[in-house]
Amino acid sequence: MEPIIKVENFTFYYPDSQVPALAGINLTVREGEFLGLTGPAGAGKTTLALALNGIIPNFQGGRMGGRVMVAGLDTAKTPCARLAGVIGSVFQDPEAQLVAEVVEDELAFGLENLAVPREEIERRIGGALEMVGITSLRHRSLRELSGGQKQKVAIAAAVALRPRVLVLDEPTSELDPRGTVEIVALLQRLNRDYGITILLIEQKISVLAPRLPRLVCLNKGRIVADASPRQILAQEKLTAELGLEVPPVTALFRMLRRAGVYHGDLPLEVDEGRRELGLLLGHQASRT
Ligand SMILES: Nc1ncnc2c1ncn2[C@@H]1O[C@H](COP(=O)(O)OP(=O)(O)OP(=O)(O)O)[C@@H](O)[C@H]1O
Repeated sequence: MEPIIKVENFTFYYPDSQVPALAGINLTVREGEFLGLTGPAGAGKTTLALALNGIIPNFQGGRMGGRVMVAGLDTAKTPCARLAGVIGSVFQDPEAQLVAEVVEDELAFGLENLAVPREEIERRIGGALEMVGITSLRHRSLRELSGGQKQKVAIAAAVALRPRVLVLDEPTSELDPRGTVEIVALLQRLNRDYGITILLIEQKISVLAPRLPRLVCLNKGRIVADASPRQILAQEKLTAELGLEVPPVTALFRMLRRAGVYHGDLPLEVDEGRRELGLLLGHQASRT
């Protein structure tokens, strides 16, 4: 089956820049995947998100090479309105992307822009609110909502357009740890229950790492790793170079490994670490 995202040798220079923001990017994503994209500030994560939804190069000058295909559409040659029905985007700051006063109007906005008939709009609003689990917020004013609730409204507005892919650019950066876990769980549900392909850009990978099968790392405009979080977090040099957040339990087991007392897979979560530690102590006790 044709991959849902296929980035081929993509290079992009912002106007007047001599240094490419992205260089020689090759990335293939199958429909239904949930992958993380991480890397330090300035690595090119947002630029890649903008290339996927066609804002680059359609609304942002600059020079590009290679191509970006989403659901068989070349994003540089496809009108953004057509792409909006295929790929949805959610950004860091919910305030900056919400335009309406009331939740249901926010969801209606994108649908009206795509000239969806009124009855269908009603159905889609109800459906999207239910998918995201915020039906009770339908008539609420956006101003009264918490940051996490606003971000859910932004996700529901994207989902209402029935995209096959959702790209989220650091959607939890303004949220506390509880809000972060909630949003990640919601995205997992949208992926699992509705088959939406998710590309989640995130610097806080401690929360994400145990929940993601695949993590792509960008640095200075290039992909420097594409593997499972466990494989990536095992590479001490790479994580140091990228300044990646290593979960404390993983850091502890790295130390045990360096000391030669642990040889198994690195745990990414506390429960996993506790289990491994139990096994390790049992093993040590049986030897003494
Ligand atoms: N509008 C712009 N004009 C010129 N250069 C830009 C523009 N936006 C980003 N850049 C540059 O492109 C490179 C990649 O930036 P980008 O925002 O994609 O990185 P990022 O990984 O998303 O970083 P952050 O985590 O800080 O959002 C950086 O060197 C940045 O300075």
